[in-house]
Parts: sequence; C-alpha cells; structure tokens
Amino acid sequence: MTTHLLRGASPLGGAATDVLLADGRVAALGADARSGADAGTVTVDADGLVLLPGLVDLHTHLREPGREDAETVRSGTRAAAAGGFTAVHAMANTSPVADTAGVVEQVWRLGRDAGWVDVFPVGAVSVGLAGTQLAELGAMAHSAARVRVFSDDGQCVHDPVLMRRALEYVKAFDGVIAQHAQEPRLTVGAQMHEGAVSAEVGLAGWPAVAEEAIIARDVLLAEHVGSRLHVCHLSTAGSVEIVRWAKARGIAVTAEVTPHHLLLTDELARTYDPLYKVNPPLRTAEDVEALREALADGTIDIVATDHAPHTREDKDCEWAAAAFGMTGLETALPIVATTLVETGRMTWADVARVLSSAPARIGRVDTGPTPQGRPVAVGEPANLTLVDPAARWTVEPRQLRSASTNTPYGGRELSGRVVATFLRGRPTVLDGAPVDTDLDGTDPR
Ligand SMILES: NC(=O)N[C@@H](CC(=O)O)C(=O)O
Repeated sequence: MTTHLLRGASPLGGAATDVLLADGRVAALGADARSGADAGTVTVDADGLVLLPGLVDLHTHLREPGREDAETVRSGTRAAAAGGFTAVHAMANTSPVADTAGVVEQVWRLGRDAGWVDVFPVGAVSVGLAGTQLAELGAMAHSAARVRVFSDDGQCVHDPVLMRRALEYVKAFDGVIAQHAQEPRLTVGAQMHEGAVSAEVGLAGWPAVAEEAIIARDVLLAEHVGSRLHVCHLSTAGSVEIVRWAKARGIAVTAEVTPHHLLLTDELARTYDPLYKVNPPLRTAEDVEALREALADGTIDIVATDHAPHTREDKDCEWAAAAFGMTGLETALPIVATTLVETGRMTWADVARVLSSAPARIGRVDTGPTPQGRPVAVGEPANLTLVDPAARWTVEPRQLRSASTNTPYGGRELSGRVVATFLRGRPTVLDGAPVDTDLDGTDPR
C-alpha cells in the first residue's frame, strides 16, 4: 500500500508536524516521519491544515435497502467521506427495516464493498419500527455487523414497558438504546415547532414538551434498570436541562445535537420551504443558544448529522405533504467550525471529541476489528481528516455528493473545509474531492 507523508499538519489544531501513514496506521510523527518516508511515499502538503481523527457519525440515514432513489450505501458513504467521515452508523428505518441479523449484515456488507467509510448498522428496537414487539437484538449484536446501537429513529419507542425491556436486554452485550424522543399523542399532525411562528404561519405545532416528557421518562428508566441511554437530536433548552440533571445524578445518559439545530431556527418556516421541515423541528433562537452552550460545556456529548436524504418528489411540494429531513454529512464539520470554533467557544480538540472519539465510544466502535475515533498517535489506525480552518465557501447544493439535494444551506457561507480524508491510510478524499479511481471507478449518481 502507498505510504503518505502529511507535511506540516497540525494535530487537533496544535503545533505543526509531519505525519507518516504506512500499512494503514500512523507510522511516525515529526523527524521520524520524514526519515521514514521513501521514494514511493506520496507527500500531501498539509501546511496550515488541522489534522483530526476521522469523523464518526452516530446518526446517518443511508436509505438502502428500499429507497435507493434517495440515497444508496455507496452514494451516502461517498458523501460522508467528502464530509471528513471515516465511519457512519446507518439508521434502521429502511425498507425492509433493519430489524434482523440478515438486514444489518446486508447493510454492513454494502458498506464494506463500497469502501468509503466503515458502515456500522443500527438495529431497530422493535419489529418493523411498530413499537410493539422487541426485535432480535441479540441476533443483530452477534451477527457479522456486531450491532451495539439500537434505535427506532423516525419513531419513538413510546411504550414504557418495551423501552424498559430494550434497555435491560442490551446490557448483555454493552449495547445502547438511541431514543427518538417524540411523544406521539402530543405530535399528531405536527408540522413545526409550536410557538409564536407556528401560530402566525398557521402550521400545526409540535410542543417542546413532546420531546422533554420522553427524555425525562427515559432517563428515569435508564436509572431504574442501570442501562445506557442515548438521546438522539436534542432540540430544546428544556431537554438540555433534563440531560444535565440526569448526568449530575450519575445516570448513564449521552446526548447528541444536529448541526441544523445548532444553526437554524423556526423563523425559516415563514418561507414555507419544506427544505426547513425536519424532525425534531427547528426551534427558537433561545433553544439554539442553549444547545450551543450545552455542547461546549459537555452536557451534550456529540454532534450527529441526522443526514436524511429525500427525493425531489418528497421535498419539492407543499410543506404539509413534504417529508421530514435534510442532508447533512458534507456540512456538519463546517457548521460546527462556524458556530463554535470561529466564535471561540470550542477548540479543535473539542471538535475531535464531539465528532469522533465520543461518538465512537458511545457506539462501542473505538475497539473491535476496525477501531474508529482513536487518538492521532503512532500505532493507531490511520483514520484521519485534514481540514482547512481558514477556508470560507458557499454551499452549492449541486456540488454536494449525496444523491439527494435537500440541503437547507444552499447559498450560505461557511468556514472550514475538508481537504483530505484517509481510511486506514488510504485516501478517500484528496484536494477536497472523492478519490473515485482508487476505488472501483463508478460514480453512484
Ligand atoms: N430526521 C428527519 O427529519 N427524518 C428522518 C427520520 C425522522 O423523522 O426522524 C428520516 O429518516 O427522514
């Protein structure tokens, strides 16, 4: 395998050094890296670039099997690599649902064959996401896909008995239940955040309490059974308060926030453009500020994209008829850089934590056959991302690599750009573009 020398890279934004990648690992740093290079080594000019551990997404919708018109494992993971990711967890709301060992193994194999990032399938909690009968959690955990994260995402596990059983069951293999916190009876027909804007624009509201009531119940359930709970996409200031309380009490809860909930507000619903329709909904500026603060102070553990690609037919229609969701893999890091690093509230080391080491740890993929989210250190797998922190760029939806174009950021200027991504020492992205020819040369679109 070709060796690479990253010249003048700044690991986690620290002092510049040279980094040698050989045999899939970080082989040497500094002067040792230079002396370890040989005639066949490819040099990458990393002057002024921040070197991060490869990003790990705990919440990606890849749509395969079933909705390959919106995204395939191949197209979604290529977009992920372009966004600096070396691993994604693929959500279970596919068709068929990933609720058996067979389906999770299929998704895992598709990911391995595509070769862009490691794909770790998420298993459904309930059969068919129907919320009534526990899925084959053990069979999925012991399959080749080694599932550790279970979620009915898109649906809430609203039955407290089922949730309790799921929390108890996954303890046997150190799994975690990732809850989509949405009380269904409080959100029947809901279209957007319930508040002043929903009243003005006349769309059915989705109260903050519908999220907060489930989180409050679930942290208490997790405490009661002594199991791990992960809360997906926190969107309200009240949710932050509950998670803060639960952590102070020693409950084993972790939480994520999406890039869009760190940046966008319900004011955008005034456009009636379904690009801004998402589950959970965009909230108020006060909620956005509480989420930023909670990410910076560690109450929220990670940023997860909730990349939710949808076809033009499913998004280019009137608001009430449109699907919930927005793409996010290629804009996640720049949004964190723009909202939190550029403003001095987080360092690049913090970014490495919230977008790599912490999600890998929660998903239990920091160990095992293909460890992710490891430190940038000699001997560790060379899953790495080079970022230009000074780059400013304007999002052009057609230039993004997802098979779907439902990004809410078109025309928006962001800071920070992924220049290169390495998966076990092999470049998947160079000069900001996916390295198609090193793989099998096919363009998924
Ligand atoms: N996050 C979203 O808005 N959409 C998700 C599922 C969901 O509804 O949570 C999707 O799969 O499209």
